Amino acid sequence: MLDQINLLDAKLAFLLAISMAILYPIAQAIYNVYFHPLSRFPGPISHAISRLPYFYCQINGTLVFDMLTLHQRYGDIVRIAPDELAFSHPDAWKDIMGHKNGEAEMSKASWYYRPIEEPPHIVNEEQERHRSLRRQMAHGFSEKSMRDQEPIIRKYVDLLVDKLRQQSNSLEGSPIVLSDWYNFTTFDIIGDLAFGEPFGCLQGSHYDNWIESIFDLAYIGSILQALSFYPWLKRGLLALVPRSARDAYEKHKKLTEAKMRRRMAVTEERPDLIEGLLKKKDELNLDIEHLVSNAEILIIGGSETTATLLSGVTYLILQDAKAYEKLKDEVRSTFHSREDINLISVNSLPYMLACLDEALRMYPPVANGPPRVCPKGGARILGEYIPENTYASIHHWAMYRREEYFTDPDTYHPERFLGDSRFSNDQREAFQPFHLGPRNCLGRNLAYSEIRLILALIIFNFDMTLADESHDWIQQRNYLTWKKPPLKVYLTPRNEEA
Ligand code: HEM
Repeated sequence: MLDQINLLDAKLAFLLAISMAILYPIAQAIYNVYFHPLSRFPGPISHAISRLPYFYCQINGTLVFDMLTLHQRYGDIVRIAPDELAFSHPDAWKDIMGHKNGEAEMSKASWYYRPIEEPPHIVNEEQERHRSLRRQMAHGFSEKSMRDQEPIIRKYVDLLVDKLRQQSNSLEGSPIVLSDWYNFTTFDIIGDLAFGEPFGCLQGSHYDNWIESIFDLAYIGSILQALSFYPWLKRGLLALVPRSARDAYEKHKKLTEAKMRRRMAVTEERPDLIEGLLKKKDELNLDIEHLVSNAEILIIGGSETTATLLSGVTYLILQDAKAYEKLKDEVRSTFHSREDINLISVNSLPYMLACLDEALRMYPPVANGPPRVCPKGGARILGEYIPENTYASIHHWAMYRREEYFTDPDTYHPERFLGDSRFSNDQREAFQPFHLGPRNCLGRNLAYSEIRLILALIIFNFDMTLADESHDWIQQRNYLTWKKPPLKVYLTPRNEEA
């Protein structure tokens, strides 16, 4: 008898568990679609029900494009996940990221910025600590510091030009993978500015292991972000990471720490990007792990972005014969020798700046929408009250391709940044590739100067033609960063004093 009751109890418990497993998600879905505080906002039902469609797009590499389709269909505000709204309007930048004049700043979403437990850095630190880190780091990004850094930067750009001259002579009619060379250069520059030593990419004409491991991070990072919403699954999967991968990770960490210790052993003042933090490391309570994580984020944020834009602008101008002719003309009539070209003199190239800005619009290195969190009490965005804890994002690529804000958005027109009347209806405030507000890009000026220097020297030294196999180069997927195929270009060295 007792056995029968126990069996009945077990059956009932099993049935209850099964019913709960089926009913709970259904109830949750009904709540999300009809009763959730965000239910009044438009968007696809599948995205209102669950986070999964968002991550499907992200892991598929199409999120940035899907966002445009969603905004075209549903308008400036779209519910892209049960707890996230995407905004696509010029005013949203200030509302979400601007200085708040005493009101609470919107914090950064931890599922996106800190998908695993690692020592935080300037990009993902919480507000108070971020402010002190930024104040300290800002010294290294000042005009004066950049002038002092010029010899460091210049050394690598000259090496790039020399290496490309050698390569173009030795390859005899084969194209060069210019995207790799841009990466080698920006990694070596930022390696020197963040850790006090280059990665040796240019010298060795190849990627360093350390850098290769960073490339894999973007894809793994997007998976870890998805898993943040399913912590039990994340724990389970992380436990399954093979021993060899863990060992490789530990080795990478040790190498990086050794790099930082070498930099810390330099006693004389060095005009680089980490000096400011080293000076105040005790006051700011920065141990070696925190110093390393800040240096690493400088490498990630300061190299891949810049190299991406360099490849993007090279591709776009080589696809547009008129733009390429104009740019060549500007550079070659302004400068008469390689030595004339420096971080200051490249500021006198308005057409080049317009080419860069238009490349940033069409192919922004940060193309997605890093989410912020609405503070306690909620926030007002585009005149709407948005409840606290809602994630709010602005997707760059999608915003820059909207006809509402940019005339003929899918075509490369540097003239739109030069006051051409055809583009007088453009809404330039929509364009914020470096973000705005207290957490905008610290490296904006460095990025512009470095890119202009490299591009001016390349255009001055070489004639370029895009290889046939790179004609569709820009058709890429995006996994937090663009998955760039090799950009192949034929280079013909010019007589320097021509
Ligand atoms: C074309 C090149 C670049 C683009 C498009 C770019 C874009 C951005 C964006 C959008 C952010 C905000 C990130 C967020 O809030 O999630 C950012 C932050 C940052 N960027 Fe850049 N960046 C570029 C180059 C650089 C360079 C060369 C450096 C130098 C190392 C750099 C250093 C930083 C730093 C330190 C931050 C964090 C600032 C803070 O949180 O206070 N960036 N960048």
